[in-house]
Amino acid sequence: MNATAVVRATPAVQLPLLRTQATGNYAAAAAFAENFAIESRNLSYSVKTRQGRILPILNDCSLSIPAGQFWMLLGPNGCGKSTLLKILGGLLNPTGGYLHVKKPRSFVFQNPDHQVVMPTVEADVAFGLGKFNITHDEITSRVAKALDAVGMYEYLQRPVQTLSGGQKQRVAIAGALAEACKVLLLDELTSFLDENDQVGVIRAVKSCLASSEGTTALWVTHRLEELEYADGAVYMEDGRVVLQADASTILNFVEDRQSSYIHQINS
Ligand SMILES: Nc1ncnc2c1ncn2[C@@H]1O[C@H](COP(=O)(O)OP(=O)(O)OP(=O)(O)O)[C@@H](O)[C@H]1O
Repeated sequence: MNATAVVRATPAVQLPLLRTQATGNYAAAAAFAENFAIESRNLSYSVKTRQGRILPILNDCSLSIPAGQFWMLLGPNGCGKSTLLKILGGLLNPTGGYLHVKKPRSFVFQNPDHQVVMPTVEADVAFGLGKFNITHDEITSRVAKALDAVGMYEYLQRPVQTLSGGQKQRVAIAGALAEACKVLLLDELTSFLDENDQVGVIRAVKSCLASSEGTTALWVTHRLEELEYADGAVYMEDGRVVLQADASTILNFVEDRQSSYIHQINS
């Protein structure tokens, strides 16, 4: 286990888990786990190359995301953020380690044009509800509530192709909320958006969490300025979780990393 990084990241949160495991107090450990929406320990993921070689992508990734909070996942290009998010979303299976993610969980992808599939906003948000055994009234009520949470209720009858990128992202998030997801996994939603839309989507997610009962969001981003909206963040490098902490600690850590990198290049 990457105990150093974990204990250093959020000692008040992490230490009781280690203690309950050490003493074998499983009831306390279970109650403690209830407070977390996402928990992984020593998670690894590797793929087999065409030559039959094992290629490690993620190593020893340990993190704990408290339920009901808005967290971000950051790190340089290619460090493994999307791969980790796909594992948390059940789209890929880890090759080692322990993982618990509260369910149902929903994954919202990067490109807004790949998110919305039905002709109108209302139909799109209702689309995923077909798999549940619920009444038409219940569907109508869930769609209205979810669109309201992302500030898009007045767009109910709008053809989706007339929406902006940020509005499409919000509709996609509403679709996930309508399915009553406990964990919302969001992969670089703002990379296709202009500045106004970026902030609009982040605020929509924050307001959804505030109006939900314990929904947790994990948001992958490259943009350090988005950290100001986060309750906490996880920083990765080279397939590993390097630090989990509150947003300002992560911001300082990444800025220090960047300035020492620039210093190295210039010296
Ligand atoms: N199926 C695969 N086969 C080979 N390499 C892979 C595979 N999946 C991911 N990788 C490699 O693993 C590394 C992590 O990829 P990933 O997309 O998770 O990174 P990321 O942090 O999300 O990157 P970015 O910020 O650029 O989107 C990259 O070097 C990528 O090329």
